Amino acid sequence: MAQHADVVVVGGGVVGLTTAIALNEAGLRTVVWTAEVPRQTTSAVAGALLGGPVMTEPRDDAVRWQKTGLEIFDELATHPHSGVTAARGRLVTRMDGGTPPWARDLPGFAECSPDELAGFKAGFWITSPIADMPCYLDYLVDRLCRSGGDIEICTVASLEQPTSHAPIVVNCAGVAGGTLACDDSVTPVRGQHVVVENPGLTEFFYEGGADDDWTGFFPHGDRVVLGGNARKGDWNLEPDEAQTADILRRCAEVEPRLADAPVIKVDVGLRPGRPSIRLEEQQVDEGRLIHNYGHGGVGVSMSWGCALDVVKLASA
Ligand SMILES: Cc1cc2nc3c(=O)[nH]c(=O)nc-3n(C[C@H](O)[C@H](O)[C@H](O)COP(=O)(O)OP(=O)(O)OC[C@H]3O[C@@H](n4cnc5c(N)ncnc54)[C@H](O)[C@@H]3O)c2cc1C
Repeated sequence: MAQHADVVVVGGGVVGLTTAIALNEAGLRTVVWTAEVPRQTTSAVAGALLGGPVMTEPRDDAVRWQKTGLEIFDELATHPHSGVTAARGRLVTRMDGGTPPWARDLPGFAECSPDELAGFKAGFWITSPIADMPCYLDYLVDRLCRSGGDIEICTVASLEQPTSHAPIVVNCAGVAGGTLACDDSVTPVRGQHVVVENPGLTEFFYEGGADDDWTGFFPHGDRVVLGGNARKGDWNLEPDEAQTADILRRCAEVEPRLADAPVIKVDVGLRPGRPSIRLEEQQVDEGRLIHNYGHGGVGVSMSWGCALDVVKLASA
């Protein structure tokens, strides 16, 4: 098993890898223990939009975490192999109320013309970094190894298990983080995406404020990730054919070039739903335990801000 380290991070999704990088880069030798390789995690499924409105609790911290993240993602977008790019795209809604006042402060804001609304009630353009997640996770693994960290494939039965290998354990186990911490406020929020060959799109599209089903697409080079849905309490990781057809139909209504795009694959992930992100140290008898889980539908955008707060806790 693992060599002795300062910290064991449990979880090799975007939250665990980013946390481990931040700890290593701050001088704490950190290893990641993960049940799945990063490309098989929920994190690999995300679209992933990194800017836009913050609807997460704890709200003040979430605003700060997103701001920290955006500064880092904007910088990563200048690296050719990070998987992060700066993109222009539309945020739309089917809800009443028009364009919210905060939207005008977003980078690249411009109201959509009636044609650009594609049948939605309101919408506007912004510029935001987006991440091609399989590629971004490869970048994180490489950066983790370059910073002196390591990854081991193993499933822990409890958060006490790693304490014999390191004095500090960080719980970044996503939806399983709740089970490991005996926290029954964590719920899976199942999401399905369809990945198609890119018919030439460069701009993203995302419907905010929808409950179960939303329409959106994110171009990443020769692929486009189409979405999507959010089903609370559903643990099923099998793709659903009816949902695939529905996603393809809704996206093609907005962007007709997607109608005949060949499907590459269908991905399913379980967002770690929780009323509020849990980032805190818990008093335990053995060693030190820090939690960093429950990021719901915004784990990628929150990942850097949360990781740097874990460094502060671990260094205290
Ligand atoms: C369809 C969809 C679209 C999304 N779009 C966006 C978006 O646009 N922007 C955004 O910011 N977010 C988005 N998200 C949300 C984002 O994907 C999640 O918030 C994020 O991936 C959570 O990361 P995580 O590292 O906490 O969890 P995960 O990626 O689930 O990783 C959990 C890790 O813990 C490991 N693990 C679990 N149990 C154990 C154990 N017992 N022992 C060892 N290891 C264990 C797993 O193997 C895995 O490595 C989306 C999610 C979905 C499903």
